[in-house]
Formats: sequence, structure tokens, C-alpha cells
Amino acid sequence: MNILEVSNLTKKFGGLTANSNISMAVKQGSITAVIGPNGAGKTTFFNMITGVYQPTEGEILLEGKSIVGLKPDQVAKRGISRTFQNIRLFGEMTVIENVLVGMHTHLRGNLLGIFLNLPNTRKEESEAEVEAYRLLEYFNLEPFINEKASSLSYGNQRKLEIARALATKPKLLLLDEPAAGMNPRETRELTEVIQRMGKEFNVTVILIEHDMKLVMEISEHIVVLDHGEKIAEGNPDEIRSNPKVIEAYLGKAALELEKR
Ligand SMILES: Nc1ncnc2c1ncn2[C@@H]1O[C@H](COP(=O)(O)OP(=O)(O)OP(=O)(O)O)[C@@H](O)[C@H]1O
Repeated sequence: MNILEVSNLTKKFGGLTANSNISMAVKQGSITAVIGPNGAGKTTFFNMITGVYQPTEGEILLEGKSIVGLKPDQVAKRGISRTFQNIRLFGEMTVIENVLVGMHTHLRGNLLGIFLNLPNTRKEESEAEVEAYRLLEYFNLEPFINEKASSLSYGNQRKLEIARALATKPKLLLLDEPAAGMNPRETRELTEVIQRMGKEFNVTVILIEHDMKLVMEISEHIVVLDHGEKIAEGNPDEIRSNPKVIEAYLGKAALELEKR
């Protein structure tokens, strides 16, 4: 079954077409990667799915229902969560508080309940803390729960962002360059965490990533964008050997790797 179906999605910024007529489907429970050179339109694509930008044309169906026209908070309530290319944590808050903030989007207890310390709200809050702890344990972040988020290493901050995004119990999780800035050891650990996450949290993952080793290792399906257009899609073997993809992206990515 497809959890997400996108058809003829187009986004124009004045004279610039950032996404042109993109169609794709994402199978429930799968890991899909969106790859392509800088400026290919990958983040714009995520921004349309999450309601940050409205498409100029096209349709986005989540579990068969259109989400076009919804605002980001409404899209989040439908079950889509995301992380960003630049880390967006509350640096002055503790690690567990960052996860609890993520959870409040779906807790029933309101602010008045918290203020009055009502029994139901208290129960919900302590259940949330247990769940937040479980999430942090999953990401090996439990030793840091009471530390400021800004004091974590870069790799741990990236993992905390994913934990916070999962705290909303999304059906679909969009990760924008989760391995950016990570060292090889952190990237290996992240690869393994993302791989197990789908089953553990019953979540479908779409990720934008430039680390081709990670992409080829964990993706069931890969969509390649170039100049706003989908130039290829398929499994890792098909993408690796696709001449169009090598020409537009993989050849350059390999050269970049050689330079390092
Ligand atoms: N809000 C905006 N207004 C005008 N142009 C934009 C806007 N957002 C993106 N663009 C343009 O759309 C094109 C696609 O950008 P986008 O950020 O989606 O690419 P990308 O594939 O995510 O790139 P990168 O890998 O560098 O993050 C670029 O030419 C960019 O300058």
C-alpha cells in the first residue's frame, strides 16, 4: 500500500521552476531517498509535502486524502513530521524537554490543566516522560537527558532532532540531510538507527541525503532530481548504474569523495 502519492507536483518561484511535474509514490513502511545535486529542488519538495510551500500545481495524497492547502501544523496533525537541514533544537532546554515539546502536539492535556496540576494532566505528563525516556534510550541519548541540548555533540544533536520528530508519533518522517556534518562513526550509527526505526516506531521514512554510502545502504527506493525534474527512480542498483544519474550527480559525488 502507498502511504504517499504525489502527482505532477510543480513549484514556481517567479520565473524559476524549483519542482517541475514530479510524480512519485512511497510504500508504507519503506525507506525512500530523494537525491540530486545542490539546488535540484529536494528541500522545496519536502516543503510542499509539509505545507510550508503550497504547490503551484499538482496533488499530494497522504493515505489517499489530499493534504494540499493544509498549513504545516495541520499536516503535522495528519501524521507527517520532519527534521531540517540546519539543526533546530531548543538549545537552552534539556534533552528530555526537547522531546517533551515534540510530544505536546498530540497530548490532550491543555496548558490550563498543566497550570492547575490536574490529575489527568499529571498522569499524561508522567506517561509522556516515560515515553520520552524510551525514545532517548533508543537513540543512546539517555545519559544526557538533563543536559542542555546545545551541549551535545553535533552527531547527538542530529539524533535528538530525529527523536523529537518521532515524539509526535508520525506515520511519515521526512529527514533533510540527517548525516550532514557527521563523522564516519556517527554516520554508521545513524545508518543503523534509521534502518531499525521503521519497524520499531511503525514509521515510513523519506530522506534527502548527499552521503551516497548511507543512501545506497538503507533505501528501498531512490528518486533522483536534477534542475527541478525527476530524472530517474529505482532501487539502489538501478540508480547506481543509470547513465543519466551518473552524468548529473553520482559522477560529481564520486569526485567530491576523492577530494576528501
Ligand atoms: N523561497 C524561495 N524563493 C525563491 N527561490 C527558491 C526558494 N526556495 C528555493 N528556491 C530555489 O529553488 C531551487 C531549488 O532549491 P532547493 O533548496 O529545493 O534545492 P535542494 O535540492 O534542496 O538543494 P541543496 O542540496 O543545496 O539543499 C534553487 O534554485 C533555489 O534557489
